[in-house]
Amino acid sequence: MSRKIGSRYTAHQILGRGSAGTVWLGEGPQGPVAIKLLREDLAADQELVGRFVQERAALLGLNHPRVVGVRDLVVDGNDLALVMDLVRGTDLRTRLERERRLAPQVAVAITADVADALAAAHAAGIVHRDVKPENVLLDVHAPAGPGGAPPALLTDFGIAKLIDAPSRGNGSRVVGTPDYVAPEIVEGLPPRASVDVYALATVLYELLAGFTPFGGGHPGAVLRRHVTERVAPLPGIPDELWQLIHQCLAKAPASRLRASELAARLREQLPALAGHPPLDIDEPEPEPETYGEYGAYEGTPYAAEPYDTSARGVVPLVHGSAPDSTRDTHTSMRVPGADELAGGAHGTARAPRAQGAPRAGSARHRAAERRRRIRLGVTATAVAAALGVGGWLALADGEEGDPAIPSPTESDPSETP
Ligand SMILES: Nc1ncnc2c1ncn2[C@@H]1O[C@H](COP(=O)(O)OP(=O)(O)OP(=O)(O)O)[C@@H](O)[C@H]1O
Repeated sequence: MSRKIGSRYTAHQILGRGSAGTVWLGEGPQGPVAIKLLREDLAADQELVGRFVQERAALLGLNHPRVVGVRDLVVDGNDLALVMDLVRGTDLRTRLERERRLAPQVAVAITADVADALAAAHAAGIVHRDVKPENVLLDVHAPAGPGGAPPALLTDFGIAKLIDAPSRGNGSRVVGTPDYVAPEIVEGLPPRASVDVYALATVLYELLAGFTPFGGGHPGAVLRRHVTERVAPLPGIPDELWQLIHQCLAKAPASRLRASELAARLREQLPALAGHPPLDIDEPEPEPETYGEYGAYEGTPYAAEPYDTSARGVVPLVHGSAPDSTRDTHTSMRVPGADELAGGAHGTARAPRAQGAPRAGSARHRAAERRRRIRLGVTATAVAAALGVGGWLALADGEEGDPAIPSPTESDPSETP
């Protein structure tokens, strides 16, 4: 089934679906293209259409070999479409799902490509705001790089910004994908270039580990961890590489590297990573969703509406098509208040399971879990009493806090696109 998009393009076949719309393989005057048709409700939003047209020059002007080029923007009747370069290959999420973890050299080569794309965008004054494996396309037809890594291209520039129009929320909502959202966004600060570097460091961690440093469970809990928890080290990678990841996951935006520096430093690491197999580490235990039985954190403190994990806001655009509900996509949630964030005890995020540690479900694990719950219950009650908070607390095991949490006034003067 083909359909016309504007007067110059024809969409032939669906390549994939995301939360903002459906991507089609299409044809234009200059040959094959990818056409992203935005969701009908987005296309019907007059303010969004205005912003779309406003962003036109910036989006069309971003030309870089590591960026999926936007060739045209089409506003035609009910259709709102982005015409893009066609990348023949797959997206990074699909590859990660297939392989679970990538060899460090491949992971670093792909990340360096994306850092190059971000450096170009930041230099042009564009913040991506939704860096994640779904938005990295791998060109499997181009010559491979170090370790056989396919060249990577970053796509979906400007979409998060378009969707985050003031009329689409009350200005105090987080728009993004929870696992990759920088802490300053959770705190309600405007997104600067450093949010992309944070998200990219999260992607690199995920490519190496097979899981994100702060992910798991309810999106509200994920957002809270970005602000209150320290990243657990990844065993088995060279220290220099870990230091890079750690620095780019700093809570303070100004402490992170610029995208151009990150790209250069990652490339320096590539020769030493040759031949390293993918890491052999266990995914951490899932956190319990609520801690009601010991009375400190119950329910879903961030979500204004119930969170439906089966829908995730994906709306089918094409009649008769089903949304891809398996994809973790954008979410829109209330930004937690300062008092809610202040209630979080600082700790280290879910650590990869150390050798010899009890497995989930084992008798040893259940006994350890019972001991932990009793300890947490006592600690939470004591902390709540001391702080006078009756709300919710982050129940991370009791380490000292990371002093690097940014103050609400902190800015990133080095990168202000
Ligand atoms: N320029 C392109 N060339 C080839 N395939 C593409 C292109 N852009 C997107 N695709 C394919 O279409 C799929 C859907 O892309 P889309 O950007 O709509 O969603 P997403 O990034 O996976 O999710 P979300 O929009 O929720 O962030 C991608 O996974 C990819 O496989």
